[in-house]
Amino acid sequence: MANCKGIFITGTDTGVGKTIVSAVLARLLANKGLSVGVMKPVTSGCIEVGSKLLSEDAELLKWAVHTREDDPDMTPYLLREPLAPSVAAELDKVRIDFSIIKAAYERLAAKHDFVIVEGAGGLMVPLAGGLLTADLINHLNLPVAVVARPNLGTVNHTLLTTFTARQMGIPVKGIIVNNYPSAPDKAEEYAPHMLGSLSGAALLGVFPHSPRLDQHTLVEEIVSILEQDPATALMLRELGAGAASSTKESTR
Ligand SMILES: Nc1ncnc2c1ncn2[C@@H]1O[C@H](COP(=O)(O)OP(=O)(O)OP(=O)(O)O)[C@@H](O)[C@H]1O
Ligand SMILES: C[C@H](N)[C@H](N)CCCCCC(=O)O
Ligand SMILES: [Mg+2]
Repeated sequence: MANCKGIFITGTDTGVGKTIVSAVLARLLANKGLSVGVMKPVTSGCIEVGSKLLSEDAELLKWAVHTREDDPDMTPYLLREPLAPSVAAELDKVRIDFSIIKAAYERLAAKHDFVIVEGAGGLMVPLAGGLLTADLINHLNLPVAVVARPNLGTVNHTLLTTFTARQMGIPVKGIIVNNYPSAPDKAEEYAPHMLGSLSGAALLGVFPHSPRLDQHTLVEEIVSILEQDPATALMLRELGAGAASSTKESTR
């Protein structure tokens, strides 16, 4: 995986915080002066704005990197129904083509120092013709970071994900435990260490739960907390953004 300049953010489930984590990572890198590309290759459950479909995930990622571009490369497939993408695509009479996604990703990678790609749901989500999100990750030749819940049950879900990633030849950069409560229960106290030691993957970070209701404020709050933590720079390097950011710093 020589000098890959992107990371694919997957999760142990839908709703675990892939978008929030992706937006936080994107904003952290943008704050370091990097040109960060963002991509949500397939969005199901889009909202309709007039005659257009909109990916709320992609809109938050674009905001995180201060872009208002309407670049279709960021969202190659926009699907209506909030279902597995393979089903949503069938209902919309759309055929998801990995080569279209790869071409879009490569154009973004050519324009930016680093690209953050958010998957739909988890690793084994069906996209098209029996192909899974894991197959798309391999097609894009990207490593993954796995977003996990902090609560009881996360060990099984996370190890299933990291084990499967390895079985499918996907490099796992590590695990980010998201939505971590300020007053963890016993299971939550043990979870980060257990995930780091049992998964064979690095524990890249623990992102706190933010009580903010507004998504922008929520992301900004988590970013400001993480920017005060010296371990954040190491996390960004582990994700593969370190090379890009150190190059950026050296050319300043
Ligand atoms: N650290 C956090 N603190 C507070 N709320 C959070 C946090 N992370 C995620 N959430 C909330 O949890 C919900 C799900 O998060 P998010 O949309 O990022 O999940 P997802 O994994 O991207 O879901 P999908 O599979 O639909 O893309 C959102 O309402 C989000 O605001
Ligand atoms: C609609 C949702 N927000 C995601 N975009 C798609 C989640 C697909 C999950 C499929 C499954 O694991 O059963
Ligand atoms: Mg999302």
